[in-house]
Amino acid sequence: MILPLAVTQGDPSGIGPELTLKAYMARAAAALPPFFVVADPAQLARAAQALGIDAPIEETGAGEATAVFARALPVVPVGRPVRGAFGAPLAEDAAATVASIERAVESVVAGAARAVVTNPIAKSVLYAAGFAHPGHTEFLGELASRHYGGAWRAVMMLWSQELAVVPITIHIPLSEAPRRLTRELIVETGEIVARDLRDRFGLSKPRLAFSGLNPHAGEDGALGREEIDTIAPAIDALRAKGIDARGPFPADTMFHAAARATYDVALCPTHDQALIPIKTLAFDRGVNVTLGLPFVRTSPDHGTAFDIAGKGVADPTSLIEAIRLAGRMTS
Ligand SMILES: NC(=O)c1ccc[n+]([C@@H]2O[C@H](COP(=O)([O-])OP(=O)(O)OC[C@H]3O[C@@H](n4cnc5c(N)ncnc54)[C@H](O)[C@@H]3O)[C@@H](O)[C@H]2O)c1
Ligand SMILES: N[C@H](C(=O)O)[C@H](O)COP(=O)(O)O
Repeated sequence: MILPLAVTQGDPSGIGPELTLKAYMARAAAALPPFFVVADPAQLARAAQALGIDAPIEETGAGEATAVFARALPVVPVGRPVRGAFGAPLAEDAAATVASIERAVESVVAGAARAVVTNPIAKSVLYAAGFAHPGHTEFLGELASRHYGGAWRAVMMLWSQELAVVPITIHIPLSEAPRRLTRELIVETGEIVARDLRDRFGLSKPRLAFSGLNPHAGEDGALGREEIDTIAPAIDALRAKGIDARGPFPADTMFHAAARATYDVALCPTHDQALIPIKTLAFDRGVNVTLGLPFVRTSPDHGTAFDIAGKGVADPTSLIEAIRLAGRMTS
């Protein structure tokens, strides 16, 4: 029997429950592989009723989920009741949000699921409840170490048909980025991206294009030296390892259509340099993929959208694309 995907609940006060219910209702039209969600079944049933989504829900174990999927949305209980209302997240629900991620990973480790698909979490809500990781990406790296031993460097990539991007530094204050951007970090990130694009995306020789940090990629040092001192030497080191690495290019001119056609993935020193172009081009269908892990994890490219939670207007396309991509990457 085909293994299901493990979907997490995300922040239950955001749009995650609605997206999951809508993705289930779209399963045939979108040709989705079977999946289950790790959530509070009672909260999901309340959400379906409030949103007027006529999705049957069935509590089950991960092992039975594929069989259940044909008749109902399989819900593996997260074991903690959720109390927050739509648009009003509660710190006390953070434990269920985190437990859902942990259970989803455990089901992959146990061979009961083939990949993890995460619904959005609100970082500030989790931080307030003591969550010590910047986001899913780094937490999943720690869960990989917990279950597989050793150290795992998780790399964030946002992927769409039009563009794939990797932020080399992720959730840190912008003022810290120049200090954290080391040659070692760039080389390690480039190696992981090249390896996973080859092994998980089937690109035999992926083309990696690096942007600069400074305006005009530093204008030969006049507008900053990170390109000369750090980024270019890291690109040289990647080339010496046989990786097709180019740049550093000015970040403002590497995302137009003709430029995008020359590379497979753009790697940028900071979060927003990388994510603004893809969220502008493909916000409704971009997928966040974690590279560098011993298992596949995908996610929609958007957040918890508390402003529209419970209103029934959330677009499930990005979650649907995340489910589809996780299915393709593990088939
Ligand atoms: N994968 C993740 O876990 C993830 C990703 C990004 C942001 N976040 C978190 O989400 C929270 C909110 O972040 P934000 O406001 O910057 O971004 P957001 O993506 O939640 O919302 C930005 C805007 O897009 C709209 N939007 C988002 N998804 C939509 C959808 N599927 N359908 C229709 N409209 C949609 C929202 O209503 C809002 O107006 C933050 O706490 C952030 O940490 C989580
Ligand atoms: N940086 C991502 C974005 O803005 O879309 C997002 O916050 C998700 O991060 P994690 O997958 O690490 O939670």
